[in-house]
Amino acid sequence: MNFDSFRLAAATADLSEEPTAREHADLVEFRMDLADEPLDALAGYDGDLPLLVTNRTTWEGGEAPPYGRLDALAGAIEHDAVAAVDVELATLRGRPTGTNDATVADLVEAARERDVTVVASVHDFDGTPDPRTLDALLSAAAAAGDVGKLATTAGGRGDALALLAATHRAAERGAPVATMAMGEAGRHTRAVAPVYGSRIGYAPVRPEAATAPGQFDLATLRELVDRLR
Ligand SMILES: O=C1C[C@@](O)(C(=O)O)C[C@@H](O)[C@@H]1O
Repeated sequence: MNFDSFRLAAATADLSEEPTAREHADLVEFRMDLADEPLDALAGYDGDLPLLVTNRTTWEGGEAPPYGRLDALAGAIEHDAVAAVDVELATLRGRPTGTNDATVADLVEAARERDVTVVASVHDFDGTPDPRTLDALLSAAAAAGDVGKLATTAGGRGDALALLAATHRAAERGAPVATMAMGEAGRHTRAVAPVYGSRIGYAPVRPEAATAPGQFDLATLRELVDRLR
């Protein structure tokens, strides 16, 4: 799937919600780490929307068990409906996962062979780093994957503005990035970052099942993004 222009991902741990997402979303982010039997769910998936599979590790805010995390992603991308896979930048840089797990190099190679887009992601649940670090993270993530995604936490409007400015600089450099500032003070960045070049937005199919702090519901984010761009 190409992310040359903005795509809205409906985030869910339950693929049976896909019909509800169709009206507003371009794809579904399947949070495998939050699902019960993710590989069974994928085998039974017959929805229309392409899937971005995410199996988020605990050290970046997810719930995936330490062992078999990459194996599960390797199994997931074998399904034709899977168009993109999320891999943390730290994992791509070699941070170890479980023993006996597929290597990240094998996973990326398999993704390439299947024409599955790699989203290299970084999450900071504590804050928003200084501008130089933001630039470095976005450049590194965009170089490591087809799209570099950075989600930081905004403690105030200044953090949100810093992330938007870094998004703008990345877009000017031609780096494909996706950004969002988590938390209340960063909420508006979910609607505004696409104006500055962010390629992916995330919103829960069911508002009560948000997958990150400060998310808008799907219909609202779709409308805000479409009106602002
Ligand atoms: O990484 C992201 C972005 C996100 O954390 C957000 O802030 O919308 C939501 C997650 O589901 C997704 O994997």
